[in-house]
Amino acid sequence: MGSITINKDLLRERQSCTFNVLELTHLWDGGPEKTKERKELEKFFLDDPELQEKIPSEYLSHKEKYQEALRRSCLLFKKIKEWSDTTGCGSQMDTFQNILGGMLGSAILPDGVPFALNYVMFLPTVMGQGTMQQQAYWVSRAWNCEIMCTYAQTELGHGTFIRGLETTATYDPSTEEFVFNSPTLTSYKWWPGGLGHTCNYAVVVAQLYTKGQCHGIHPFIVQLRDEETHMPLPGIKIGEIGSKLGMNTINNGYLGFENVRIPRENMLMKNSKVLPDGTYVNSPSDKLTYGTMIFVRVALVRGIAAAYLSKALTIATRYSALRKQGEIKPGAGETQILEYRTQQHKLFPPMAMCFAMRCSADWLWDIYNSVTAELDRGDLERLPELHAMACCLKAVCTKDSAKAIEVCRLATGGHGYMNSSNFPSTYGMVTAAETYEGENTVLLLQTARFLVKAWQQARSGGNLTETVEYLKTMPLQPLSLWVNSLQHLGIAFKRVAAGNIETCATSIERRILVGVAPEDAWNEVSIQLAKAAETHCRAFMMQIFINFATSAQVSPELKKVLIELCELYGTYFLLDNLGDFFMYAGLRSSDVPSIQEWMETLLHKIRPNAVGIVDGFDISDAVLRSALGAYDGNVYERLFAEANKSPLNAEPVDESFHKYLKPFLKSNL
Ligand SMILES: CCCCCCCC(=O)SCCNC(=O)CCNC(=O)[C@H](O)C(C)(C)COP(=O)(O)OP(=O)(O)OC[C@H]1O[C@@H](n2cnc3c(N)ncnc32)[C@H](O)[C@@H]1OP(=O)(O)O
Ligand SMILES: Cc1cc2nc3c(=O)[nH]c(=O)nc-3n(C[C@H](O)[C@H](O)[C@H](O)COP(=O)(O)OP(=O)(O)OC[C@H]3O[C@@H](n4cnc5c(N)ncnc54)[C@H](O)[C@@H]3O)c2cc1C
Repeated sequence: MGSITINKDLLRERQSCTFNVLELTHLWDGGPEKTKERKELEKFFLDDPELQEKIPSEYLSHKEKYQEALRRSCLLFKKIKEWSDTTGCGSQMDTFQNILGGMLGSAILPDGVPFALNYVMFLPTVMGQGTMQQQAYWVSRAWNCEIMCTYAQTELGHGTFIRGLETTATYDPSTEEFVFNSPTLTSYKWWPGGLGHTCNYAVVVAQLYTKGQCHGIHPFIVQLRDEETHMPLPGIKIGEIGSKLGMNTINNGYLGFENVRIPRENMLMKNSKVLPDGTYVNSPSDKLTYGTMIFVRVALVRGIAAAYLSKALTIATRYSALRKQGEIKPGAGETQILEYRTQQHKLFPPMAMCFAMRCSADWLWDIYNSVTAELDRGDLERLPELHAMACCLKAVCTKDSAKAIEVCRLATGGHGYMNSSNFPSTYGMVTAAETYEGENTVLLLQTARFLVKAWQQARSGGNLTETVEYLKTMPLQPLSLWVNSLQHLGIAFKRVAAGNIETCATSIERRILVGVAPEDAWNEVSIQLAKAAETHCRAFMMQIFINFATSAQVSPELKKVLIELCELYGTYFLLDNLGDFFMYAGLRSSDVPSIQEWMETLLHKIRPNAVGIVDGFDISDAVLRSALGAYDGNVYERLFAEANKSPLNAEPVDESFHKYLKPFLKSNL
C-alpha cells in the first residue's frame, strides 16, 4: 500500500512515446506561460488541506454534501481574492474561468459549485443587458460576493419555449414598481443553480406587462432573501428541487412569487425600457435578451465538453495500459488491454474528438468576442451565424463528450463502475450540459433554421457568411473519385452537410407545394433537419481540425501525431455514417475496405503514443480524482484504499447484523 513507484507498464509506455509530451502540454494550454500559470494556480488551491475532501462525498447525506460544498465554496472564493491580490487584478478573470468552467473547480467541488451561477450567468446578464448605471451598482456587489445571485428563467412548465414563460412582472406607475406573480403551479421557477438555499438575489425572466399590454419576456433583478437573516422576503416561496443524477451540490431551486414588488430600476434596461409613467421603449432587437445563453453555450464547449472528456480519456487510457486481461496469442502471456484493437477503437477516436472540440472552442470564443464588440456598436449582422454555431457546437460537443465518457467507463470494465473511478460524477456533469442552456435537439433545430435560410440564399446567388460559404458550390461541383486523404475528407464532410441541408430544404418545399402549412412541413422534416445541423457542425469541426493540425507550429514528431488524430476523426465519423457518404459524397462500397484499413492503421500508429497524448493533457492526480487514472498507475492499491473509506468497513460487524440479519437467520432455524 502507498507505494510511490510508477507502474512498469506505464513507465514503458512513457519511454516509447515518439514526441515530447511537454510540447503537447504547452500547445494544449496555449503556450509555456499559460502552463506555468495553470500549475501555480493548481498548487495554490489544491495544496490547501482545508479545500481537500476528508470523507468521499458519496458517503455524505444530501444535506451534508451541500453544507460541505458551501464551506469549501466560501473558502475557495476567499482564496481567489487572495490570489488576485498577490498576482494582480488582470488574472482574476482567468482564475474564475478555470474554477467555474474548468478543471480546478471540478477538483475542489466535483459535484458542482453552488456559487457558479453568480459568475456564469448573473454577472454576464447584468453586463450584457444592464445600463452603465446598473452595471456600476450590481457588478461590484456580485463580483465581490457581497451578495450571491443566480439566473432564474426556466419554469416547471417551460424550459425550452421561453416565450411561453408564465411569471408576470406588472408595472405599477403609482409606486414606480414591478409586481411579480406566479399565477400557476407551472409558472414556478424550477432549476436555477444556487437558488435553493444559497442565493439572495436573482435575475428573473418574466413577462412584462405595462399599461395593460404584454411586451414579452424581460430580465429583472429581484431580491429573494434578507441580506442579514437570509429569510425569504414576503411573498417569496423558495426551496431546493431535490436530489438529481449528478451535480448534487449546485443547489438547484424553485421559486414562486405572490405580489412581490421591486423598484422600476431593477429591470435590466440596456436594450428595452419602461419609463416612469409606464411607457414601453422597444429594444433594437428582441434577440438581445437571449445574449447570456449564447455566452454560456460558447463557454461550455471548452470548459465542460472538451475538459471533462480529456479527464475520462486520461483515466481510461492509463488504466488500459496497465490492465492485463487474456492473451492475443495462446501462451504469449497476458496482454495489456490497450493492445486490443477494439479497445483502441473505444479510446482513440474520442482523443481525436477532444482535439477537434478544443480547436472549435477556440474559434467560437474568438467569433463570440468579435460579434459581441460589433453588437455594442449596434451592428447585428453576424449575430445569426454566431447563434447558429454556438447552438450546434454546444449540442454536438456535449453529446459526443457524454457518449465518449460512457464508452471510457465501459472500457475500464467493472472498476469503472466504482465512484472512486470518478466516471459517474464526470458523466453526471457532462450529460447535464446536454440539457441545460438549451436542450440539444432544440439547439440543432435552431442551427437548421439558419442553414435552410443559407441554402435558399445560396440558390438565389446571395452572399454567404464564413461557415456556410461551402453551400455555394458543394452540391453543384462534380464528384471526384474517392482518395484517402485529409483534403478529400474535408470536402466529403462538406458534401454530406450540403446534401443533408438540400434534402431538408427540398422536402420542406415539396410539402408546402402540396398545401402543407410551412410550420407543419418544418415539424415533419425535423428529424432530417436536426441531422443536417449535426452534419454541418461535423464538417465545420473537421475543417477546423484540418487547419489546426496542418498549420500548428510544432515539432515534426508532434505534428505527425496531430495529423494522425485528425485523420482518425474523419475516418471514424465517415465509417460511422456510411449511408450519408454513399448518398452525398460519391463514396462507393468498393472504397470502404481501404478506408476501414486506413482507420485501423491509424489506431495502430497512435497506439505507442496513447499514454503520451493523455499525459500531454497534464491533468494532475488531484484534479483527476480517480483510483484508476493516477499518474503512477498504482490502481489496485488505490482501489483498496478507497474501499477502506467505506463507512461500512469501520467495524468488522455492522450493527445491522444484530438488529436485522441475526434475528432473521435465527428465525429460520
Ligand atoms: C456550471 C453549470 C452552469 C449551468 C447553467 C445552466 C443555466 C441554464 O440552463 S439557464 C436556461 C437556459 N435556457 C435555454 O437555453 C432555453 C432554450 N430556449 C431558447 O434558447 C429559445 O427560446 C429558443 C431559441 C429555443 C426559441 O426561442 P424563440 O423566441 O421561440 O425563437 P424562434 O421563434 O425559434 O426564433 C426566433 C429568432 O430568434 C433567433 N434566436 C433564437 N435564440 C437566439 C439567440 N440566443 N441569439 C440570437 N438569435 C436567437 C432565431 O435564430 C430566430 O431568428 P430568425 O427569426 O431570424 O430565424
Ligand atoms: C443541471 C441543470 C441545471 C440547470 N440550471 C438552470 C439555471 O440555472 N437556470 C435556469 O433558468 N434553468 C436551468 N436549467 C433548466 C434548463 O435550461 C432546461 O431544463 C432546458 O432548457 C430544457 O428545457 P426543459 O427542461 O423544459 O425541456 P423540454 O423543453 O420540456 O424538453 C423535453 C423534450 O422535448 C423536446 N422539445 C421541446 N421543444 C421542442 C421543439 N421546439 N422541437 C423539438 N423538440 C422539442 C426536447 O428535444 C426534449 O426531448 C437547468 C437544467 C439542468 C438539468
